This record gives sequence, structure tokens and C-alpha cells, in this order.
Amino acid sequence: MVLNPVISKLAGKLVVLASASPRRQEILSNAGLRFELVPSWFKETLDKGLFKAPHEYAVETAKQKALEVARRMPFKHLKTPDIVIGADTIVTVDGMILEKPVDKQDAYRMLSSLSGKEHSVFTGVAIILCHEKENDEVDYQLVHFYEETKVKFADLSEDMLWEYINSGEPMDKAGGYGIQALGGMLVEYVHGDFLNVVGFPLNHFCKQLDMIYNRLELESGSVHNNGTHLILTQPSPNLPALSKHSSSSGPRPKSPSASQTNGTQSSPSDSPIHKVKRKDTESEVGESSWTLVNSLSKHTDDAETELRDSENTKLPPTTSRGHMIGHNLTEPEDSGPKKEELQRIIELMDGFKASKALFTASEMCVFDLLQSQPGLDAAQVAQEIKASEKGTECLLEACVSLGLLKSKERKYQRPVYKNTDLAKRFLRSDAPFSLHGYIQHCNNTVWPLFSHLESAVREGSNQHEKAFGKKSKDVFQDTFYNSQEIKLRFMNAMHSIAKVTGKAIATAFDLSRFKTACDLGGCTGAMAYEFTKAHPGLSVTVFDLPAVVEMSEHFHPLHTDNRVSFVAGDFFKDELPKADLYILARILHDWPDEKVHILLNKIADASTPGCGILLSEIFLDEDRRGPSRGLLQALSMSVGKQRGATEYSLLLESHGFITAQDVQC
Ligand SMILES: Cc1cn([C@H]2C[C@H](O)[C@@H](COP(=O)(O)OP(=O)(O)OP(=O)(O)O)O2)c(=O)[nH]c1=O
Repeated sequence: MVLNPVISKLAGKLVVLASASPRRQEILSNAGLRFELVPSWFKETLDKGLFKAPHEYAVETAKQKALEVARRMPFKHLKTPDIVIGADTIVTVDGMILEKPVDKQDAYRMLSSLSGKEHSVFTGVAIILCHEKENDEVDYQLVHFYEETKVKFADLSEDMLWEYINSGEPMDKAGGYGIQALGGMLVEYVHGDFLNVVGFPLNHFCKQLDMIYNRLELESGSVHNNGTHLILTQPSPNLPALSKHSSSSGPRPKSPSASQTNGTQSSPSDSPIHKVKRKDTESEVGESSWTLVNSLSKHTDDAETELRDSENTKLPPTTSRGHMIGHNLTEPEDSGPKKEELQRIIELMDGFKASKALFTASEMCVFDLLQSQPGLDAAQVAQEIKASEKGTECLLEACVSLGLLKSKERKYQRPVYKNTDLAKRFLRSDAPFSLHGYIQHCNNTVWPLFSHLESAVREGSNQHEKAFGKKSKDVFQDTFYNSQEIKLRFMNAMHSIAKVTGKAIATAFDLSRFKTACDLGGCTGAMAYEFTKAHPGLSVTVFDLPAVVEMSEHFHPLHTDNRVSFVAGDFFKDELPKADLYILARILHDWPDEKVHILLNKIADASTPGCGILLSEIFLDEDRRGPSRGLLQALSMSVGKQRGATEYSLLLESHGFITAQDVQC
């Protein structure tokens, strides 16, 4: 039995701890983790001067320790591990990085520099996920993060210092002390994770495992919606506004008692605002980033942005390789462009090429073709998709480099191609979680709009006319969307996104007390079906424009659930169907505040105490510095607006709904 269910996800996997540290072994085995011990041979000799902040040094060392073991095992141990864990602990004080002392004198220098002061202990952790490929090569997916703990030492007398050094304890420990033993007597306070000081940030590690195995696992439709949040709100029963208030379009008067009177009001510790700020608090003690080494896709979480942002604010690099020599607290000299900096810029410059390669391969049905006929070479693919051989070869090779296709070299013959798992799951048009429809929308609608971004920025208006020769005010009702083909494409896009994200949204909250729901702007009903699938006692009415409801029949044959019904209407004008729960998934960002108020007013009118709203959107960070996905989307939005959690909560509150729960999925 293990306390943390994430640890149990590793049962049956070959987990390797690439560390000789007895502390790390003890922490992880006490947590119930079963692992094999293969200490790393990597020498901790990275040049500290190359790192902008101390944690980067610790993370890089942890990565190198783990990678060395991951690469060695298939050859020396003749087995490939599933996961390799590496870690590196350092102590920083006054801009210096302290590792393990080389001798007693070194320990004395370290401990006297810590005396009477607060210092930081950083542990960098690298988790390497090894994927064996058919050709016996191994792909390494790397997840790394770090944790910072602040420790304050009491003033240490010379006698104490030498007594402690002579105990022998300092010698194999970063900073020359062991907080878990005699060294604990030197410590006045600890802020942060204690185990991080001892050598392994167990809590942060479990959170990362959770990200790997629960959130990012794309099995059974649960996906990580990078930045998508859901809010479940319910009207306060004490608000007269909820019973019979006139449905004016402006905000309802806010009752100061609203949040105090409802029993479900969150305490500060679990209020949505607090949770949205979770990232800020976490960033005080640690950050994480996701990189894929060698192949396939690249996951980036918000913390990676924090990592970049924090570069300028952390300690300047030490200039020495040693433990305490020559630190520099002034502005570091610009030693020319760093590899990672250039890489980041190049990634940004090339981003559009990767998108367009994906769109083109998808439009030309390459993934469908290679699904039905795996193992074709470039000439055969070119013939099937009616394209030039040269162009097709370039496209196929680009897709291989992006992790969308796999190629197999053959002696004296041209390579053959087949879909990667990613392409099988998301890119073929008939896959259960196909994003084909959404990709087509990106290629045919979003892409042309973005090609006029400069004019959009100059003019502050949408560029439909320039991109498509038609003006667009209300994207869902104007002439642009009047074409059947375009409407169907848009519905296809919404359908595919709803299918991929629907389960995560439907299961994010306990909805057992709701018997009826209304999915406003529910389009093809894909989301509604996910809700009925997840909640056997729930019936869902999809409410959307008449033309949409009419066309949604194209998608119905897939579904036979009689708990999903469709009602045609305009949610700004017509009466809303009665329901216990109103679902607003990816709706509100399309509209300015005035329109949002009209819609929320109508929901409030249709609601009785105890009813709820489930809101799913990309929430901007409170400081509006991320996530990029939301901010980039805003660039092509015409009348709508991206908002943060507090902004949404305030809009909801002004119509008598208090935020009951906020989750990120
Ligand atoms: C600050 C501090 C460090 N430490 C230990 C944890 C680490 O084992 C060590 C820092 O050295 P590391 O280089 O991080 O680890 P290591 O050399 O012991 O093991 P490996 O490289 O094989 O993984 O210091 C304590 O045990 N207690 C403490 O209070």
C-alpha cells in the first residue's frame, strides 16, 4: 500500500535511481517506490559560470547524472529502464554555490559562510522517461524541475564549528551539513520542503509524476489542456437577484453578504483566486519544465515561462568551478549568445513552419493514407496524394522531425514511412480523438487571419475582410459563416476539440447533485455526450443557433444517447431551457463584457437557488503574462476578450453566482 496513488503508477515499471546518495534512497523507498539503484558516473564538473542562476546548474547536473545512467544501461546492463531519476543538491549563499566539501578546511569555509545567515538549498531533479523504439533506439523524454528551501543558521562559535566538522558528518553533504542529523542543531528555521534539504523534494516529485501519469496521459480522452481552467459556480440562495430580477443587460447590484452567507463559499486557502495564484506561490519554491530529448513532441508548461522570466532576477552566476572562490555580485558580463537563448528564438521563428507542415500533411490526408497503407515510400505517397515526389519527400521528412511520422531506412532503397502514435491518435481523420477538424479550421480560418496580423494590430480590428473578402461582425451569424462548407468546417473544429477535451471537463467536478444540464452553444453535442457518459443521472440539452442544430444531425449517427436533446435558439435573445446546471465551454471569451452580462443575466433568470454554471476557458494568469496559448489566441479574436480567473469570478458574482470550485485540467 502506498499513500500517494501516483507512486503506484510506477509499479511494474523499471524505475532506476541514478544516485549514490543514501538520503535519496531512503526518502524514495520510505515513500513506497520500488527502484533499482544505479549510481551515476557523471562527474559534477559543469562550469558554474555558464549558468545564469544556481538552480539551473543543479537541474543541469541532475539531468546529466540521469542521462548518463539512461544511456549506459542498455549497453552495460542490457536492459532499458522505463524511468531514470537523477538529482543534485546545492547550497547557495552570498552568490556562491556550495557543493560537498573536499576537506575539513573546505567544510570550515562553507559552514562559517553560513553562520548566522539565511541561505537557499536547491535540489534539481531530472526524470527521464525512456521509450524503446522498434529499431532498438531509445527516445528519452526529459522532465525536470527544482525546489528551493530557505534555511537559517544560528551564529556558530568556532568550537561548535570544529566539533561539528570533526564529527565527520559534513563531508558528503552539500554545504557541509546534514540537517537530518547533528546539523539540525545548527538550524534556526526552515522555510519550504525539509526533504528537499535532505536531498530529494518528494512532494514536488509526486506532483510531477501526477502531471506525467494523470494529467498529460492522453489515454481515455483525458488530456492536459495547457492552461484551461474550469469554474463551477452556483448562485447564492440569499440573493434576491436570483429569484425574480428584471433581466436588464447590466450587472446586477452586488450583495456584500453574498460570499459570507453561502455555506459553500471557499475559504481563502481553497478560493479560486488562491488556486489561480498557486503558480506564484509554487514559483517561490520551485519551477519545472518539460523537454523532449531526441524526438516527438515538446511539452511546455507555464513554469517554463516562469523559468525564463526568473532568469534575470536570480543570483548572478559564480565565476569559479570551486566551492567558494571568486563570486561576482555585479552585472555579469555578456559573454555572447547562449545556446538555449538562440534555440528559443529559433524555435519561435520556425514555429509557423512546423504548424504549416502539420496543416499541409493533414489537408493532403498523409496521416490517413499511412494509416491504411503503412510503410509507403515517398514516391508511393506522392502518387497517392497527387503531389510531386520532391515536395512529398520534404514534407514526409519534416513530419518525421516533428515526431508525427516514423521512417525506416532500408538498404539500397528509399525509406518508408508510417504514423507515430501521436498521429494515430490525433491526426487521422477517423481517430476517436481526431483533431483533423480543428487543424482544418486552423489552416483555413486562423492561418489567413494571422497572415494579416500586422494590419490587425495597426487597426485594432479583425481582418476577415482582408483574409476572406468579407466583413465579419458576429462570427457565428454573418455572411462569412453562411456558407455551408465553412459552417461545417467550424462545427467540425468545435466537435473535435469537444471530443478531445470533453471527458476532462465533464469529470472535473462532482456533478452528482445536478439532474439536468444545458450546454449553451453546445454545437454538435459532443461535449453533452461526454457529460451524459460520465454522469448516468444527467440529461443534457444542447442549445445552439437553429442553423447549427440543423447541421448537427451530420454528427448524430455517432451518438444514440436519448439523454441528449437539442433546442434551437439564440442565447442572447431567446428564453433558455430550464436546467440545474448551465455549461459554458469556450463561449465567454468570444464576447465582450456587455454581451457576457446579457447572457449571464439570462442564465440567472432561468436559475433557481442551487443551480450552477460550469465555465471552461483558458484563464489568463492574474498578471496577464500567460499562458501564451490564451494570449496568442487573443490576437485573432475580433470582439471577444481573454480573461483571468478573478475577472470571470467578478462577472459571475455580479449576477449572483459565487465561485464554488476552480480546477485546472
Ligand atoms: C544540505 C544537505 C545535503 N545533504 C546531502 C544530500 C546529497 O546526498 C548531498 C548533495 O550531493 P549531491 O551531489 O546532490 O548527491 P550525492 O553526491 O550524495 O549523490 P549522487 O550524485 O550520486 O546523486 O548532500 C544532506 O544529506 N543533508 C543536508 O542537510
